[in-house]
Amino acid sequence: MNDALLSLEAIHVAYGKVEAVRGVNLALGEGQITTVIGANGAGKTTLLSAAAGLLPWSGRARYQGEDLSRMTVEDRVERGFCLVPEQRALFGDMPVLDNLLLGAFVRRRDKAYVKNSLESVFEQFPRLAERQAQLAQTLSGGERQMLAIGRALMSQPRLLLLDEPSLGLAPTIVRDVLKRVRGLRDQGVSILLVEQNARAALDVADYAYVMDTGEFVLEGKAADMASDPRVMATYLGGGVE
Ligand SMILES: Nc1ncnc2c1ncn2[C@@H]1O[C@H](COP(=O)(O)OP(=O)(O)OP(=O)(O)O)[C@@H](O)[C@H]1O
Repeated sequence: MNDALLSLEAIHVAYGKVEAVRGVNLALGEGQITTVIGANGAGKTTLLSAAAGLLPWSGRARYQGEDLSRMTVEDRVERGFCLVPEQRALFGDMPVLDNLLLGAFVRRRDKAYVKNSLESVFEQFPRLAERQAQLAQTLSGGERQMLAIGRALMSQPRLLLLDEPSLGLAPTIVRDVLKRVRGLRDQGVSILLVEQNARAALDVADYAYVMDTGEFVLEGKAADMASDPRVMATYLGGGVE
């Protein structure tokens, strides 16, 4: 895909001698939810962390048509490239509001920007407005995930990298969180969603890659992947009839 917002080509990531990502190619269309599904240990988090600049990698990667390897973390933030990590990385002993404000740290002096961002996050997550004075560690799992996403939204991202937002959440909460992720897509945010919960991910995504031991083994429209017998048998808990 030539007009991809993010494109990864022949990406390799290793932990010492262990190659966790082995020659992955990915193209993420603007305004879409692209998901990477796969079992525990497939390499999904490693791939996302490498794309976010947290791990060294080899290969070619472009974001907005430019070489991602030349971008500093600050460049990425400025260009709206934002990671929501798997463990959510919140500051538990700080109130919800302060956690959110940290998401706009680089633009903290621009009061109008911070105010606008905060209003927009509260509009999308009214629960965070109600709980803004509460310590993050006292939030429920679903609320914590929403706070992690809300904090990312404070930087007004163009691309959100979401690492397992469903982790540790009850099925109804997973649906709620992912419904909001779809809402973000509808507002024009592009999303790279890494998920072990294949069913929930395929339900909201536009395009999907299936990862197995460091490689992409299948890809296609999410709707097609959801009815593909190979995906059903291995990742959706169904047998082939
Ligand atoms: N810091 C590390 N040092 C060494 N090996 C690692 C490290 N982090 C991950 N690995 C290994 O890399 C492989 C891929 O792990 P990764 O966490 O990327 O998988 P994943 O698909 O995200 O799994 P999960 O869904 O369980 O988070 C695994 O074999 C894992 O043991």
